[in-house]
Amino acid sequence: MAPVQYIVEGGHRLGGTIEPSGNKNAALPIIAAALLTEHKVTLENVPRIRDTETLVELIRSVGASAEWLERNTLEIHAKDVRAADLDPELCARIRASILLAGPLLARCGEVALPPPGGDVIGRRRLDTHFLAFEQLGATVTATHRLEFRATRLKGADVFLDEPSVTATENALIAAVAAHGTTHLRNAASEPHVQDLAHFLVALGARIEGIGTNTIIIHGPAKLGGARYVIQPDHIEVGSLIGLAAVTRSPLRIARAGVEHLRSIRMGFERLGIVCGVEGDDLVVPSGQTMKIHDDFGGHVPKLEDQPWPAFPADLMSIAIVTATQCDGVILMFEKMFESRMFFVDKLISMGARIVLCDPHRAIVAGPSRLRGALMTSPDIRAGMAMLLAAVAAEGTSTINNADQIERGYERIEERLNALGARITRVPARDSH
Ligand SMILES: CC(=O)N[C@H]1[C@@H](OP(=O)(O)OP(=O)(O)OC[C@H]2O[C@@H](n3ccc(=O)[nH]c3=O)[C@H](O)[C@@H]2O)O[C@H](CO)[C@@H](O)[C@@H]1O
Ligand SMILES: C=C(OP(=O)(O)O)C(=O)O
Repeated sequence: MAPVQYIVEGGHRLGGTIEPSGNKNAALPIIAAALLTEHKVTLENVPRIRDTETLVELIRSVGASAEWLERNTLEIHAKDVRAADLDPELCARIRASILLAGPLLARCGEVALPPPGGDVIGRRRLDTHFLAFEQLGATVTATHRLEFRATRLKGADVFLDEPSVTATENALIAAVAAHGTTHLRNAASEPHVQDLAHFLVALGARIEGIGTNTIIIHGPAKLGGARYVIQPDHIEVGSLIGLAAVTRSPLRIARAGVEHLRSIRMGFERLGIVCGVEGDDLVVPSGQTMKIHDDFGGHVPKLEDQPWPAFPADLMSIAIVTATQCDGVILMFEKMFESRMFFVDKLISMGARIVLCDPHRAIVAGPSRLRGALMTSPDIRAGMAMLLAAVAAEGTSTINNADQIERGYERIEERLNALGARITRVPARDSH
């Protein structure tokens, strides 16, 4: 894909209604899990983004047929699959290539995967994946390739060493095919993990404890086909709340999946941004106080990320840019990734008042006026945070490496322009 640049004319108020795409991090494990069944699967509301397109290419390369019936409807038929050599370049493009391990191990008894890619936001360990596969009866060899082998996967009582999202997903997929009952303890429970579990149930799997940190899977399941709708992307909804706030604009986020927004709304409420709920729509009114809530006694408050159901790591960059426009001081504490906060130097050069204390903590004092700047997107969420800053800033900004943003957000410039933003998408002219 050719590199892309966004030229953003900032300072315009937005307004209107926008609908979030399907959840990227649900679509990816669900596309991978479609390899578990020999029957046809139709997925609706699949975000048509670089990550899903890459995974579709990968599943085709192992013998599955995958056709886009409509822009966001994908039909997958994995009648025959083979654990053929997977393209290292494609695997390195996305973190989710590791999610092929579970289904291919279950279907073929072995798989060798080149290392996965994904956002460069700090060390991304795979140990929890290995731990789970080994306890389910597989042997794992990790050299320049990751090799998994199992003549017969067997149910087990597995305690994950941390609630890793993709490790939980891989283990869940493998456990559906394993003989006997699996208890997955200390499991991740993010909305995308729940969505994957519901998809597996739609195929015929027997799973209890969906949405909790102990998932019980009774295998092996006789799987059929299914038609399944991917849930809305709560991270995109959070990004849109941030967009409304920094541009002081009223936005209605239609079909927002409000049941999964509690911790996200609570995080923004700490920044003085209160959303209303109307049916399944989330309404962000203009005229927010944007006043950071001090802790009791006037102490400096903190917003930190944690595994679900707490405030998600993937919204930390968005929360930081939002806080620059709020009145007060807050400590932003990113606990999961050690490189996700480095992008704040760009916000600082735009006029934000931020002290990066260490790789995990930044103090934001607001509000500050942002000026347009030249930026480069290091990862999906920092890129989206830069886009929010650019839309809110006075003057024109250029965001290089905007294809990173498009890994996670579908047609974002077109959809934000429909709300009144002025973003021009052009082929990249330089790489600064
Ligand atoms: C394709 C996909 O779904 N990617 C998501 C998935 O990545 P991914 O599954 O790779 O992330 P993990 O859940 O494995 O862990 C993320 C990081 O957090 C650390 N960690 C995790 C749990 C914990 O209790 N303590 C802790 O420190 C891990 O060591 C790791 O460094 O989950 C991440 C965490 O929500 C998200 O940022 C990614 O967008
Ligand atoms: C980190 C992310 O994605 P990935 O795990 O695919 O790199 C993200 O969605 O913010």
